[in-house]
Amino acid sequence: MTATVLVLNCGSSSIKYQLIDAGETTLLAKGIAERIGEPSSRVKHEIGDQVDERDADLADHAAALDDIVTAFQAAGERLTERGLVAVGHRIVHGGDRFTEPVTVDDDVERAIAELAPLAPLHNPPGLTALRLARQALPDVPHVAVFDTAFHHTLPPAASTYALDRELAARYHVRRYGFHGTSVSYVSREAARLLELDPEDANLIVLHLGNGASVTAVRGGRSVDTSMGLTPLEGLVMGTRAGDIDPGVLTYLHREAGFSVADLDELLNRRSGMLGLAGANDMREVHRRAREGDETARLAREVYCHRIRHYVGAYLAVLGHAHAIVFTAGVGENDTWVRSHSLAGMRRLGVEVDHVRNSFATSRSHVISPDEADVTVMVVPTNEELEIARQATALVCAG
Ligand SMILES: Nc1ncnc2c1ncn2[C@@H]1O[C@H](COP(=O)(O)OP(=O)(O)O)[C@@H](O)[C@H]1O
Ligand SMILES: CC(=O)OP(=O)(O)O
Ligand SMILES: [Mg+2]
Repeated sequence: MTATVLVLNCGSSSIKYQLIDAGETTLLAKGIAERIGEPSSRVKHEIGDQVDERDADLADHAAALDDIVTAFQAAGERLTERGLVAVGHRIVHGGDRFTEPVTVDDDVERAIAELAPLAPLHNPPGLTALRLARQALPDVPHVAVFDTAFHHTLPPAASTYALDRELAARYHVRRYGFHGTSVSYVSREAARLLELDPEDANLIVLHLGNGASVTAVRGGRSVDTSMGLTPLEGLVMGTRAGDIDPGVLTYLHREAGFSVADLDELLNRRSGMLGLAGANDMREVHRRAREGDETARLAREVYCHRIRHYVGAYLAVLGHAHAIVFTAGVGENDTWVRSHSLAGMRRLGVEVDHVRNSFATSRSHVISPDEADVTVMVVPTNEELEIARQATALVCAG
């Protein structure tokens, strides 16, 4: 019997999963439950040779997990007979404590629960999945892999906020950074494709999904990243504002009577592309822009301007970048965003070739001209595979 790993990647409104054999030769099952908690939830399960894609009524993450379990049963796929060696879980915030993957016990589970206020859209659903999976599969080690872990190499100059030093230390207020599992996977892939030793590669990785962030990677290590204490800082996202003058918050509190809960809700769930254009999905924003909707047009300009701002900053942080790498839902698919966000940077060695950029493929590819100083490329992320690798390494070492 081959050894397998089940991976659960719990996002704010989705759960992605993969069942992978530990030798990474076969993907036995993969799927996604998305738009959880919205009226129009969707599921897609590919289990063995069966594909099941449909609308579903998923009120919360527990209902989504239930749908996944039922799909496995319907396909006759029994995890207990699959030589499951680990269940890998994506946990977004690991705080100061978790800088490596860890086998979950009750104490770890409690620590993850205590970190929930720092990632309110992510740690609670991640914890729900972790608890239910531990109950359903009590005899298998469950490994938590943290988004923050890859960024523990941030130098103090990049991770320190200019706040009262003692207050910040007491409340562990600093830049943690997120999407680290994705950035780690994508950077290694990019270095391999560029035929560079990962220890020598300087990269700017743009992870543009529902959440979006940019990371400067020097020699395989994160040296700066746009998300901060929470996954709210930096780029414009689906429903999150990204960078904003903190004065806006005190102003809205005083002048418009916003409470802390109102501000939390505004910045996390009602801002970003949703707040600007009325749609958080970039495909819908483009559709509205094409139909002449000026708010959608401005929203995508704001989105690209913020990316350009960070790319310029990280070129300066790194001194020189071998490549700029686009990944995740928007980064992998959106030719418009890729070309607009890097427009006008030729003098900085950054250029997008429009024919290469519009070449539709789900594989990694270069989209800059051969002679460009900085290679621009698309590398599809695979957080689930990276989590499986890290979980397998941990249980096999133990
Ligand atoms: N073909 C596409 N063109 C433009 N944007 C896309 C496309 N496909 C997906 N997206 C964007 O990607 C987002 C989802 O990205 P993903 O990386 O799966 O996010 P997450 O893991 O945060 O849920 C969608 O909300 C949508 O904005
Ligand atoms: C940390 C984060 O923002 O994750 P996601 O992009 O999955 O929402
Ligand atoms: Mg994601």
